[in-house]
Amino acid sequence: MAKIVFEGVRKTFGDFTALDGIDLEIGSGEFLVVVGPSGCGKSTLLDLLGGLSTPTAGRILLDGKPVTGPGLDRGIVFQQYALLPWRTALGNVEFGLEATGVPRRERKARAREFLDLVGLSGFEDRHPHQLSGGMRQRVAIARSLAYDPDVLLMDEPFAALDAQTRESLQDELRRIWQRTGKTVVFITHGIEEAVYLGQKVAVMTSRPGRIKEIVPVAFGERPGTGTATGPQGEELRSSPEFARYRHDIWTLLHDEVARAQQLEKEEASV
Ligand SMILES: Nc1ncnc2c1ncn2[C@@H]1O[C@H](COP(=O)(O)OP(=O)(O)OP(=O)(O)O)[C@@H](O)[C@H]1O
Repeated sequence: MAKIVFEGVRKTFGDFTALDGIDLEIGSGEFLVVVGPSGCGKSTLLDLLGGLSTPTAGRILLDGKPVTGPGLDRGIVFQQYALLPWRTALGNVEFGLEATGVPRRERKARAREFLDLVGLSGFEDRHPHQLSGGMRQRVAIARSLAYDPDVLLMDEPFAALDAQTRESLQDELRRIWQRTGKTVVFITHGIEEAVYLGQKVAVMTSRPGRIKEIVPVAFGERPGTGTATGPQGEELRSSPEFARYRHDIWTLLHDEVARAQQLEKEEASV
């Protein structure tokens, strides 16, 4: 059974149809990346899955049950690190555990474990203003992981970071995903990011937002999977297969962006 199912989902805001006819299945433990032109409804799709808003038509199933609101089975990471400024890194990760009723002592230990997982051992007592952007985003990821949601929903989590930090967090996220087996739905504007991270890349159309195509991405076994020693990092990014995927997705996306711009022009001239 698929972990997540979108069945004929539509979302309208007044007269405006943001999403229409979304049918999508995401398997358990799958890493799906969603790309699409600006304003095509990527965040709307993720908000619906997160239970932050409800579909106008159709339904979304998680483990076979309709999503009716937010839940601890889904962790959400946004572009802006929504950390509590008055709490330390450890305190912020613990915060995510308070709602789940984990005893205080265990909370501390678990928060330390997850800060360690995202490479922040030694920074437990720092406050957000004493951390770099990349470190703050790591804290946000650790907080979402600590209460052990089955599903991780990520809305352009690395968009505000510099290229190097972004690439190192991409590797870390892949490692965490491989280690924990979570189902990940990740939104990005970056085609390279999509190819690097995704097992599948869903390309969306705009106005209304629909799924245009789902491109499976496979580079053979990559490090982190058992004893695999395949390419990663720069070696993978500069490989011919990588360039091919990037080109395929770029072409799908380019047509959509051109179509969306044309529609905008036509509307403006009416
Ligand atoms: N609460 C709302 N009320 C009215 N319109 C909305 C609302 N939320 C989103 N929209 C509209 O729905 C469309 C999809 O928005 P959404 O933020 O999901 O797109 P996106 O693909 O995530 O965009 P971007 O890539 O620019 O972040 C946009 O045209 C947006 O203006």
